[in-house]
Amino acid sequence: MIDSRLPLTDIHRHLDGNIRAQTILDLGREFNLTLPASSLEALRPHVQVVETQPDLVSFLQKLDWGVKVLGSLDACRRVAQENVEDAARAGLHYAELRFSPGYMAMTHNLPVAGVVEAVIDGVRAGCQQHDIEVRLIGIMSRTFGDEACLRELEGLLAHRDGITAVDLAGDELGFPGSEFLSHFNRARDAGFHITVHAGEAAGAESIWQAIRELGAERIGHGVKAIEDVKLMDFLAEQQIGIESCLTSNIQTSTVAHLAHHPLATFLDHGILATLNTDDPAVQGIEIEHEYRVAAPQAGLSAAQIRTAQENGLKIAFLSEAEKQRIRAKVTAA
Ligand SMILES: O=c1[nH]cnc2c1ncn2[C@@H]1O[C@H](CO)[C@@H](O)[C@H]1O
Ligand SMILES: [Zn+2]
Repeated sequence: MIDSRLPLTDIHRHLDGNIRAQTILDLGREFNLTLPASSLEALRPHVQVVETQPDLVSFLQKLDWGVKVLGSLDACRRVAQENVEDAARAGLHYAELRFSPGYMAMTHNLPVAGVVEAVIDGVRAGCQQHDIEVRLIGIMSRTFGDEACLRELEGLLAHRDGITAVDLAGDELGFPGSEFLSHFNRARDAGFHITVHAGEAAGAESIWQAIRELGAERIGHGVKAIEDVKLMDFLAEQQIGIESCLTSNIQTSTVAHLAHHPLATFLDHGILATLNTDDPAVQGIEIEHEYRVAAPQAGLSAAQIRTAQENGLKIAFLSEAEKQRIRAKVTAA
């Protein structure tokens, strides 16, 4: 259960994996695109995971229609703003929204830096309308190779002040982290925080690589850390947090059953692990479901769920003063 006295966070949430089905229909119409269906009901199986997918890459295809309808920078601004509204409605006090500007720009050849600017704008507008704090994480989509990722990084660097951190997402098995050393050297030089999707499709070595070679301060998913006790010790000692996404891990077949999910073990091990959504609209879930349904099914005790909730703000990419301000606000409410 969510503890209403504690700040509620979602620090692993893809903005471009959370485009409303209705917005996909609207934008499809606006840009005269042929969608696979013209009603919400019929569109759903094309844009939402309705059954477990055999692997990560099949799961990721469900995000494609959401970005295919982004026919203008205004459309990007709209989905960013709607994302803030959805996050606030989900009861989040703080969210880190991540997005891949190159992936969003791809279908309609939008300027990548323009997409970054539009997303920053949309989030700013959303934050003026809703009582929520948001930071942005720029994703490099490894699936499209190192040159596409370089263009994403450059777009993010062009709007350095609006972006808090950089991430690597997409096809982890096909595109290992070792191909992106120079990208992350530049990102760290620019002062970005670093989080990396690792140990989701690939093994524990991918997590070590993300930490040692890419400079990851947090790990997205990190499921495979369970196979390496030395790595779990290291994560705990170095306070490298894990952004767990329980339902996502089932839908991608990363974990066969929630009862076998390693999150409870990570928490027992003293790792700063957290509960997050991943791609809420694509998955058909919200953060509340992860706390109320998924976490208990994954064997977390009430105390562990509370610890995971506290860890969310602990490992957030915020200063201590900013964290304290959010804690004080929630306590006073
Ligand atoms: O669970 C996930 N694992 C790995 N990559 C993901 C996941 N969800 C979304 N993306 C990837 O993130 C970018 C969009 O933000 C896309 O590259 C998408 O494939
Ligand atoms: Zn993710």
